[in-house]
Amino acid sequence: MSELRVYQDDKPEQPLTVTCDAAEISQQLADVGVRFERWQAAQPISAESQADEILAAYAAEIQRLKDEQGYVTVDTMSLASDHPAKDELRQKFLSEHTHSEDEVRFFVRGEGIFYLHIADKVYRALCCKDDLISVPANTTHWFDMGPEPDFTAIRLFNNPEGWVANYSGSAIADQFPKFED
Ligand SMILES: CSCCC(=O)/C(O)=C/O
Ligand SMILES: [Fe+2]
Ligand code: NI
Repeated sequence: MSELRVYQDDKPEQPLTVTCDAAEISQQLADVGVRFERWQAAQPISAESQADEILAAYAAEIQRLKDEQGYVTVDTMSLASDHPAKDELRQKFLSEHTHSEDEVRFFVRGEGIFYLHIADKVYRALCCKDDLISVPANTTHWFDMGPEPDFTAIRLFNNPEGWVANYSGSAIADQFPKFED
């Protein structure tokens, strides 16, 4: 189930607010410029569905975002707990960074936690199946897929080169509760 916890960025031990209500999550994130939506597939897909089937099932929503925001490339990213580099991949996202473009991710299956460091708050957004999140360009954030990742996400990009991260060098991500905490 989707969940949003909001923290003072220097008090990681105690959230200021917690909600699992999708409409409330959407509003709280919209208030800080982050898009959060729940999508429904136009046709059934399974855990075995391949990228083309997945992209076809969500073609209408993908096209809407492309038309609205000008995203030029879309792909899918899947990770399972038997991936030999799962620990390295987890760490790659687990340090505060920014991107020069929006970070747009839709969870086809599985879940992951986005930590958005905006002003003096950290918004810990647990995204699960059917959640779409769009983090504006240059927003400091990090992402935790957990120790046993098992997700498939659709990714939309402005930058044809795909994923490029600018690490802030901050250790803030080490202070906050991890996926398994
Ligand atoms: C769910 S896709 C992997 C996360 C990602 O692309 C990113 O930049 C996290 O900050
Ligand atoms: Fe990122
Ligand atoms: Ni801060």
